Amino acid sequence: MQKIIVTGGARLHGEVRISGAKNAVLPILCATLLADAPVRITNVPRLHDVLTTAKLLAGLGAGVVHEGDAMTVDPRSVNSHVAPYELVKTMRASVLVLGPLLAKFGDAEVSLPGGCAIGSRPVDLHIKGLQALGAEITVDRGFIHARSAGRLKGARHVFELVSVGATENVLMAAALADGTTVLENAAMEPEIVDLADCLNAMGAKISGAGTPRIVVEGVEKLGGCEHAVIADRIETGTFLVAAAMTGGRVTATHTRPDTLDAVLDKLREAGADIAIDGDRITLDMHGKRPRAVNLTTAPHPAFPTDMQAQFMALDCAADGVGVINETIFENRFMHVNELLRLGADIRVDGHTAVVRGAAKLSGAPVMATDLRASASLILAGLVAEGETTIDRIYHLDRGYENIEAKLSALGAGIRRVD
Ligand SMILES: CC(=O)N[C@H]1[C@@H](OP(=O)(O)OP(=O)(O)OC[C@H]2O[C@@H](n3ccc(=O)[nH]c3=O)[C@H](O)[C@@H]2O)O[C@H](CO)[C@@H](O)[C@@H]1O
Ligand SMILES: C=C(OP(=O)(O)O)C(=O)O
Repeated sequence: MQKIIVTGGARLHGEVRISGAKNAVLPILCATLLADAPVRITNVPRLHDVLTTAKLLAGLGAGVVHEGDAMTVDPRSVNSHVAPYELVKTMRASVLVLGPLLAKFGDAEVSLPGGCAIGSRPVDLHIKGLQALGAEITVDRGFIHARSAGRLKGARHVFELVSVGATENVLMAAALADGTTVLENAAMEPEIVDLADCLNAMGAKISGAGTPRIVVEGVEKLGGCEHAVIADRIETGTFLVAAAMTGGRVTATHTRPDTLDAVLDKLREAGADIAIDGDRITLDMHGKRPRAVNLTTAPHPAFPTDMQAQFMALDCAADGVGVINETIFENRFMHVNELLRLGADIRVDGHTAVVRGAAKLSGAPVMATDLRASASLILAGLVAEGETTIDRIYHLDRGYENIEAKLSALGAGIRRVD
């Protein structure tokens, strides 16, 4: 099995090109099922999750052509409405074919995703939202069976909790429903806006994406379009934290600074100088050690849970004590035990971790447990003395395009071995 070996000590400097966002491209690829013509998506990152989604769409019968950073999906040949367990279990975002299949074909069978390392991650909010549009849904033998006799019906629906995936599933279904849908307490993540932009380019009538109230006037048909995926704010944040931890100076290019307010505020608090110029963010730490920061994860525009592990790595190597509250997922501290192996000082009490910056971290063999945990171990390895060997890096390949090549181009000591 492949591993990543990080040799600590290098100060990062240079430019890194940010890829398209994993969490935008996955729902957008699922949304292509709604169209009656081929849809061309560009700025598609090379990620394992993208390949899984392509496999899922091809398994439904869609034509999928992947050329460089573009993927064209032709949904006209779809002849199956079943998303099998084998694919859904490896990638929870597969559940996002539920809304499109239901709205387009009146029929969908999607395996329940089940839990994962970071929490139980139920899909009850997806189901309730689709039921509000008139779908008949049963859950049986591990599958969600959704049916609609005729078109779904537009409705007003209030989400009990803010859920990115549920907002996306119901938004996609509402695009082809009969009448107007109003979604209240919708997630406001930039990836929702990107999905709505793509749907609108296909001919949907969606307004309010990026606010808690999304209004969708259903249309009878959606057509083809070309859409470029938004930049990955989590990849951007990960590289900026790497720069901050190593006292370096790094410019993230082709990114979207306006999607990173909470993260950039925390980096400033840690002592970084941040300069924004169009789609470029430059972080300069002027060789200093970062100061520890406190943070609480919450839905956008607050601090993203997908950056929590990376900031915990920063706090481990920072000056002072940082208090981290995780409010989104019940088990998203899996990286703590691995960071402890590097010499970190972290106490966890429920959803709160108290991190005392250690004078020195030391390289050790560690194991990646989930995607962002893997990133946090690389970050800690960048400032640890000696070598950190990270096992189970398939988690990393789900969501970071060529992370070792990008870090290595910034001067990091990092390599992948078989
Ligand atoms: C592919 C993708 O975009 N993944 C992101 C998406 O995941 P995902 O869409 O799965 O996350 P949600 O926003 O749905 O989850 C938020 C919270 O709601 C709960 N919940 C969710 C759905 C539901 O039906 N019932 C329920 O109780 C979850 O268990 C969790 O505690 O948003 C998360 C929160 O920003 C990010 O960490 C993930 O990277
Ligand atoms: C939790 C994440 O992704 P997913 O929802 O695909 O598991 C993530 O991107 O950090």
